[in-house]
Amino acid sequence: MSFIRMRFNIKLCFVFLLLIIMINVLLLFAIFSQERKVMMPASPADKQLKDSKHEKGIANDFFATRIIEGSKAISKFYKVPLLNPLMKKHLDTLINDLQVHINASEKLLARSVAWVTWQELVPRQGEPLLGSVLHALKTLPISSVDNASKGTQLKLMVSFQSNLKAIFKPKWYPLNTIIEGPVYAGKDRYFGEVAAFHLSLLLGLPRAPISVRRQFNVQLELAPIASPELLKTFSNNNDNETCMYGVCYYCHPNDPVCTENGMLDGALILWLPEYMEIKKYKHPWRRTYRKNVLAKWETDSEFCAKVNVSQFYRNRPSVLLDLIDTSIFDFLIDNGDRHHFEMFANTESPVLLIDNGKSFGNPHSDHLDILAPLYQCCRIRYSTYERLLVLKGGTLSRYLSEMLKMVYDSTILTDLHLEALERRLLLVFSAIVFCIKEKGEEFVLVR
Ligand SMILES: Nc1ncnc2c1ncn2[C@@H]1O[C@H](COP(=O)(O)OP(=O)(O)OP(=O)(O)O)[C@@H](O)[C@H]1O
Ligand SMILES: [Mn+2]
Repeated sequence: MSFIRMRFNIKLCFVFLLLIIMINVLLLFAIFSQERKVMMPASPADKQLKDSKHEKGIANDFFATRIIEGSKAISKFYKVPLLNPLMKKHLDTLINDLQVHINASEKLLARSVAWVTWQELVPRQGEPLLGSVLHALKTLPISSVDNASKGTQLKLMVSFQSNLKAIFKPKWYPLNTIIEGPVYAGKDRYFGEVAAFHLSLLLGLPRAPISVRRQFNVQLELAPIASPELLKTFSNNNDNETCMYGVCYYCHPNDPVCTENGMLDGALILWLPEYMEIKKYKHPWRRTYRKNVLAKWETDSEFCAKVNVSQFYRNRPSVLLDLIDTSIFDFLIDNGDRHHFEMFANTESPVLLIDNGKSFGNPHSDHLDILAPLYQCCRIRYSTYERLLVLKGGTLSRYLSEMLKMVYDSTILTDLHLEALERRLLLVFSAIVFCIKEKGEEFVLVR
């Protein structure tokens, strides 16, 4: 009897011990997951949303909350590469096209200007001479340099011997500078122009002018051929570097750009043919550029419908779809400064991707409101969506970095910016998924 009781007591003790162990395990798990919650950093878009809420509580928060939440739970499909041999071949062609085949010549440059049509600035299917043209733009001697009078930032207008032109946006910051403040803060990022040009090809939107990184020896290559007006703004600093402040809206003697070891670094962007007139339009989703003043699109979630019914957009339905493509391009490069958009003065013309200088300012931030045309209209060309799918799962950053490596020995985009591209692409997919849930695939994907 007592033996049975003893066995019963041992059993009871054992069950009790097991219970205590289980409670402890549960307790530890609870503490650990709590800690994880606290330690997990908020995603950049999350943080942006919180900041914007503190600042003003914008209408876009409704969309932003859903897109950010959606991206956390997004289907694995959007995170793995697409295995499509045909598309892989096309992307590989874009890389191979960057090899240099023939020597730099004015004739070659002239040929690239002839690639420009009313529809695209570089052949969409690829162009085997692109690498040679980039090489020519990087190396051919220039015959004159002046202020570029268009726009508000310091830019130089250079001419080649054949009178072809290009604008030069100088380097203001090292590659890894993080620009804080509003999305349009800071000066131009020359490497952003270069990376954006290659990205436009990857996205199948070849509407950014050809752009290369180039370094000029200012004393040898620029000073002897500079216009008197530009030359007047030259000076030497204490380190015996040449500085210039140029002539433009924001140009000021106290704010010059200076050479490093005698070299002026920057982006050289091929000028489009003069006979192809460009027209400028106010962007409906432009910012107010004033801290506490909101634009209509920031407070009205029905804004897209209003744009849609306006005469201009009723007459040109493709323009809104172009602006949606552009918003994806701009969101990826973090360009929140497209206050105007430009098209050839030809009703068939698509929206051009001119002026990508205010891009890649902060790899730690995602300005979701750049995507407002996409998530407020909830429409996207099927062809654009298809191309984004080709670039999912790491393909975008891999190919962009391969393209840049084909042309440059030096870094153009830091790893942080490449990582940001992947993160932002996932948010674009999340916006599309959100729209499809709300409006249905038939409405969202425009064929
Ligand atoms: N490659 C190009 N070919 C033809 N025209 C161009 C080219 N690049 C710029 N332009 C013209 O020059 C204008 C000014 O260029 P850009 O927008 O790059 O300068 P910006 O100083 O940044 O101007 P903003 O301050 O208005 O943004 C453009 O609006 C466009 O009309
Ligand atoms: Mn600009």
